[in-house]
Amino acid sequence: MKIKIGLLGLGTVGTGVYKLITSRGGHIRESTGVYPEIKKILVKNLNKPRKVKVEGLLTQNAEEILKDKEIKIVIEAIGGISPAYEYVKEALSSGKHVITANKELMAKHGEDLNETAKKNGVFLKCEASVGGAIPILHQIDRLKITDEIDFVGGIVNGTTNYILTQMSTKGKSYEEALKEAQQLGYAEANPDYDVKGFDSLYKLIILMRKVFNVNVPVNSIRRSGIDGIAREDLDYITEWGYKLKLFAWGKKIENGVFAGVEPVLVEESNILSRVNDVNNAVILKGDSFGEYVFVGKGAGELPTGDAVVADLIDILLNYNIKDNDAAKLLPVRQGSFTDTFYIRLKMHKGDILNLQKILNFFKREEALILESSYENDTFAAVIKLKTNIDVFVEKLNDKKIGELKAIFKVLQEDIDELQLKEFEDLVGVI
Ligand SMILES: NC(=O)C1=CN([C@@H]2O[C@H](COP(=O)(O)OP(=O)(O)OC[C@H]3O[C@@H](n4cnc5c(N)ncnc54)[C@H](OP(=O)(O)O)[C@@H]3O)[C@@H](O)[C@H]2O)C=CC1
Ligand SMILES: N[C@@H](CC=O)C(=O)O
Repeated sequence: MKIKIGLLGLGTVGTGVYKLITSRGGHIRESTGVYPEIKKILVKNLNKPRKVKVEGLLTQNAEEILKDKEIKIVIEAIGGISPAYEYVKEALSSGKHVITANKELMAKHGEDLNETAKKNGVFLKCEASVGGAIPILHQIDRLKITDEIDFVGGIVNGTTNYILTQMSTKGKSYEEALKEAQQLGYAEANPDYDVKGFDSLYKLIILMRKVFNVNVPVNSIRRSGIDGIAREDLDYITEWGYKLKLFAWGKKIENGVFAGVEPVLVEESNILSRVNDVNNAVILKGDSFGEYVFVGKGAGELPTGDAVVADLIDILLNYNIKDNDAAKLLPVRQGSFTDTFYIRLKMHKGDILNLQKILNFFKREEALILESSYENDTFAAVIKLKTNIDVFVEKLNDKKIGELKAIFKVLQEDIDELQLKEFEDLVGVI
């Protein structure tokens, strides 16, 4: 038996999908009883050189796929919201299964599209939208049956992890490393989505929806990226034995979630410090299994193609673990997972005495300076504080000591020790 597929997009992901479906078709038939055949491919530019032989398959007219009754599965790999949203909605509404790699689409419209899929009795799958090749969504569906999972987090953007790794281990500049990530097909069409943390945020929303059964508004989660990273911070961080990682995390509490996307320092002993280059890592914490860390390639042609084809195989096998409830809308609360911080201040030598006084004050309050350096008008340190970091920063401001140039959290080895302090609800603050 054959099944016809319509592919939307033939860029990095579309090409990986095409290569895998054409080269592994025989294996797929042996395992599922169905031979997948790509009938049409939607692109923007018919004259662009392609890495695969697709004579006669390309079209610029989406209707040739969406209105074709023979096509039973649509794979969306064009990205962005429009026209991807309209195409996916139409495909689902006309009874076609859809597989998408589009995290922005699933983060912003996942609830509505899931509903449309359910109404029409078809699959909507998006394994490739989170963690590249890591089969994390599939695994979460299965784990949720036996466990209450209360934490999900990790490194979920390949581009930023590649940039940070190349800058700190190979001495490359930010611009050079970003350019390489683009050439390797890791970056989004607009790389600001990667470096400003949007991509990680979208993936976190999808993960939290899956893990906690919650819908969290995209604009309610605090997000910072790596676009402002200074070489000197990376130098101190590396010299003191830490790695800098863009960390996305969500923790479920009774009536809300704590969540954030932010660069953090990780110690050498932390498994995340060994997750380098394009690799991603997703940590789950559940009451029966304890802790899992899933590691694998987070972006690129074949790793992402592999995740799309994994969804295809699930559809052909009619593999379906039901979600019992519709996701609930929950507020996001502000909290921190640590009491240890990296700071860098630009300050004159004359201020050292005043800074010393503040540090002494904090020492009495059981503050611990784990690392510190003063050179060329720059004070940098890793400090463990009993008091809230904001109090320390306020003191610096009150005494007009220097200019705060950087402040990052240090990830606690044991995330169960999360220092989660509830402040105001942040729904809609950004
Ligand atoms: N790159 C990666 O590693 C990963 C990407 N993703 C996601 O997959 C999706 C695709 O990413 P990627 O493959 O990198 O993107 P690319 O920019 O490489 O490819 C996009 C493809 O879509 C086509 N396209 C874009 N807009 C339209 C349109 N309006 N009408 C018709 N065709 C269109 C382009 O056509 P043409 O070729 O003619 O320009 C191109 O073939 C995105 O949602 C991305 O976030 C997910 C995981 C990993
Ligand atoms: N731009 C994304 C691509 C995969 O999702 C990334 O770098 O992780």
